[in-house]
Amino acid sequence: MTPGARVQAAIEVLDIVLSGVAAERALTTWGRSSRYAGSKDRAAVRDHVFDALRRLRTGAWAGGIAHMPKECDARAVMAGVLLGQGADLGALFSGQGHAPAPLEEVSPPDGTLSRAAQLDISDWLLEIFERDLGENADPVLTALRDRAPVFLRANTARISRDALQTVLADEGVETVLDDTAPTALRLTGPARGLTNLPSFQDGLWELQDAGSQALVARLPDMEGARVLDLCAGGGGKALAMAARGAASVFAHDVDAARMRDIPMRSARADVEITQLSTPEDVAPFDAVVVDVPCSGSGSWRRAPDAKWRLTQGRLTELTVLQDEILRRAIALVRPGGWIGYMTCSVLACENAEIADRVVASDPDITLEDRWSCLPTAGGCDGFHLSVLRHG
Ligand SMILES: C[S@@+](CC[C@H](N)C(=O)[O-])C[C@H]1O[C@@H](n2cnc3c(N)ncnc32)[C@H](O)[C@@H]1O
Repeated sequence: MTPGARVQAAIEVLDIVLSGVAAERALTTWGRSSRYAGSKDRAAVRDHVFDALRRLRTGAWAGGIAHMPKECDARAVMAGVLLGQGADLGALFSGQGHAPAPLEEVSPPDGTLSRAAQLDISDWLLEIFERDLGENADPVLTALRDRAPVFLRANTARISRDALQTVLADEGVETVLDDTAPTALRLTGPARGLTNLPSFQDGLWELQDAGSQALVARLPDMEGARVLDLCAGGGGKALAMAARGAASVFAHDVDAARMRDIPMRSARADVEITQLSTPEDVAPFDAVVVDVPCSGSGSWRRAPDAKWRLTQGRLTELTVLQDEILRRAIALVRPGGWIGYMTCSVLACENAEIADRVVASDPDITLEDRWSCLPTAGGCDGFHLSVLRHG
């Protein structure tokens, strides 16, 4: 595909995302119906779509759109975002072949851009970010407008981080040790084709954000413990806990299909993870980790459409669910055991406020530790951890 044809494909995908379809789904559907597109084309289209979603409001403004989302025209947004990247719009919007039709002059509308629009966030969310993050609101929202770095987690059950760095260098992959977590390596070159590397196929590392790695490293000692991951999803945290030396790791998810990759991932890492459909049957556990469904506001660089889909109503629904899941986790842990409540959100209503409310309402539960990190430019995503002790 020519650069212009990639932009046209990205406009079509973005248009579908703006109509309410999740970005991953829209890209998958486009990929299936575009057999002619090679892997570089697919990656380029994805990058265009995600770049536009991270900067939807400033992109729309630069593309001449005054009222978001009422007039949200994917073609104008894409033009505005590309303009901000210094692209040659005349060359890309050439009308030649499969490239988009030529643009009229692209210029911002009259008037001024609101602060929320400048920071590429909805108006109602800016208020919450400012209240919860104070002086960190601007740097965090600014960081969320850019691509996230790629981090690898050394599977320290198999190899040290230093030794992995050497293996990767021999495979042509340059990394630096990242201070965020003792297992983290940050990629300094391109991220394409990483999972084809022998070191990955041999289970020496996994892709995992450094903040997520730091959060697992911060959990209490789990040597020899029976640990349940109650919201296991694809098993990122469960795998990291197995590598930390838990004696048995169990995984559960309300949507069992989300755990489909766990057998393959654990076999590759040479660790054992047992899936449970009803954890209550084999409770109590020494520890229960709850990586609850959340707004994902700490990782909106990786799923930027979620930033625009979140509503106040959905946020409230999430907090109700988070409270419910945490209480279920408490019922599954033995007296003396611990619960790791975690999110990839930076919003207080999903983090400390949930854990504090549960602690305040249950005399058997105490807050033992609290840790969080914020998304930073060139750094990790945002996470929260509250460790609660039972009895
Ligand atoms: C943040 S994701 C988990 C990510 C995963 N721990 C990882 O590190 O890869 C949250 C998961 O919670 C699951 N979930 C949602 N409601 C749940 C519930 N009531 N009980 C258990 N899991 C639930 C979702 O299906 C989703 O897979």
